[in-house]
Amino acid sequence: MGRATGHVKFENVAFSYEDRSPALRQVDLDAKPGQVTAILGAPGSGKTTVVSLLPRFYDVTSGKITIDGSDIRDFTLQSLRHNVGIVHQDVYLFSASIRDNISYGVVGATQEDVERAAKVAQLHDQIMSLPGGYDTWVGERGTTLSGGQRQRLSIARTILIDPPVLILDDSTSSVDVETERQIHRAMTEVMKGRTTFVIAHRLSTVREADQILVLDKGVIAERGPHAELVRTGGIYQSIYELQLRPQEEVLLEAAVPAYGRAAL
Ligand SMILES: Nc1ncnc2c1ncn2[C@@H]1O[C@H](COP(=O)(O)OP(=O)(O)OP(=O)(O)O)[C@@H](O)[C@H]1O
Repeated sequence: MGRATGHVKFENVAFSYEDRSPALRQVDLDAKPGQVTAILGAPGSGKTTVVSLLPRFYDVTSGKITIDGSDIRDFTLQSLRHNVGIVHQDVYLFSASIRDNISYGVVGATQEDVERAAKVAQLHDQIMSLPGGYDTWVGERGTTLSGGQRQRLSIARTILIDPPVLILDDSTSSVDVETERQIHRAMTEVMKGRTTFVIAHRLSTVREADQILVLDKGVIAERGPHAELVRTGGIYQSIYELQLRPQEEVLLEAAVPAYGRAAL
């Protein structure tokens, strides 16, 4: 199969890790090409499991997953992995130049291609400030990249591969405000035009998502857009009050200086 348009469907999917009790049950979802699906839920509710089934790290126990109507078990693994990209939080770096680390997996990528991807991933300027630029050796015994830089390198790699379906996690480890801003911009860029599944921790992600799925003990307990779910008084509303809304207050504090706030 060539490049899919990225219409992803889960049909009555159940999954159990070996002989343990089901980690997922009766999961139905429909993600249209280019749509963003935010996945939320308590620890252990099944978020990682849902996204692990798409690149077939595990196969469904029952039900099926399709991309553009074809069962993903009918793709070759190579074709599937070119259609389903994953942005890693902490990507593995090969002992090689930063250029080769970005172009890993893409045959025939040129310097221009790599630079364009690095620019979109908000990484180009920092690469240029390294003594060897794109030839800088990273990985074992090479220059160390920060967590935020490795995350953006993973984004640059994904941009080069250009998969129609994307999986990512929007949490960022403790980074300064400027790095966080760059990561956020890079994530927004890489999601454009791709059917995206994001394990979501940020208010901005869930508010802009086309659909939110809330998992509870392996089942989809709630689904819909932010504006709808926030009114229903369920699990999403409590996640919003406890985890998401406080971020809004922090952002507001950062945007409005203390002396300005008094006048509000
Ligand atoms: N490799 C594994 N082998 C066996 N059980 C697993 C494995 N990975 C996850 N589980 C179990 O499956 C269930 C769902 O886990 P999963 O990691 O998908 O949840 P999650 O919502 O992503 O959690 P978190 O927010 O902590 O990452 C949990 O009960 C977990 O213990």
